[in-house]
Amino acid sequence: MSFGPSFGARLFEATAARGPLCAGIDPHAALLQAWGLSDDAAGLAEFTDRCVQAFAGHVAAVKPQVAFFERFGSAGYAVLERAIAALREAGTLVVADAKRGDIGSTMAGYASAWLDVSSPLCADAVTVSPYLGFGSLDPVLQAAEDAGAGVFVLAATSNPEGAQIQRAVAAGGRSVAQTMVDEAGARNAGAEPMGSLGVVVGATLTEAPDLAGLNGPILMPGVGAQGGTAEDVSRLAAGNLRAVLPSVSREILRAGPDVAALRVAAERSAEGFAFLLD
Ligand SMILES: O=c1ccn([C@@H]2O[C@H](COP(=O)(O)O)[C@@H](O)[C@H]2O)c(=O)[nH]1
Repeated sequence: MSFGPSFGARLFEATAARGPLCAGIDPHAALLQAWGLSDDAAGLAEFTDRCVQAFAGHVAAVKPQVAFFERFGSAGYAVLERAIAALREAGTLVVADAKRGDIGSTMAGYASAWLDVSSPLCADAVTVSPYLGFGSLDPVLQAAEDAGAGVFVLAATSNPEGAQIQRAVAAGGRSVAQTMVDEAGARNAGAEPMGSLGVVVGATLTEAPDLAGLNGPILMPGVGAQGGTAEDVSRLAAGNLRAVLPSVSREILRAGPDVAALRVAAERSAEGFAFLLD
């Protein structure tokens, strides 16, 4: 079963309508405490509900960080399932930040979990790690293509440790990060308005891989709490601005717990990236 138009097309439309922002739902223990909530499944549910009320129908995309739901086991997953359903129902795209990566046959299981419309966790897109080899992602990429879903492949991540692997020189003299971008670009070739296979490039980097041949979305976390700025986004994505989806979590979430204040913070953040649409 399919989502209808491709993820690339849906994202293009959503950012035109609501601004280029992916608001993160990252229920850190410290944020639960700052919001006056208990560090348990009930606190998680209240936190998530407030984020959904603030963001659903108001931002282009939302990225729940799966780790913060997983830590409460099945109760956490139940909260995540409800949030995904409510956001998608409101027409807000959901990027499940699960960063899955395994051998191909196991990746088929992750594809069923995150991109199959019959799954309770079904999202519009999922993040994956290509560090078992780009080809190991094939089952997820095939499932995404069949369903009209999206996939974001970690290419050049925002954390400083990522450079150890991602800036290493791979076969052909390209960096590992560039190899991942080029693999994704080859699969997006010819897609209009852009393909559905995206990459993750951190807003904290001094230099980005060459993104000119990607023809797909660029998820850019690292803005705000990690030090990246709108100027960094502009610099790193130069020439590909329309494809960039900045992702901001803690900087927006710190405006909570008030739902209206959270929404204003997200809308202000999206306005700060409006130049990406020019
Ligand atoms: O390279 C990456 C890939 C993913 N992330 C995730 O994005 C958010 C960032 O949160 P902030 O509070 O805005 O710093 C978080 O869920 C990370 O796991 C990333 O930061 N960098």
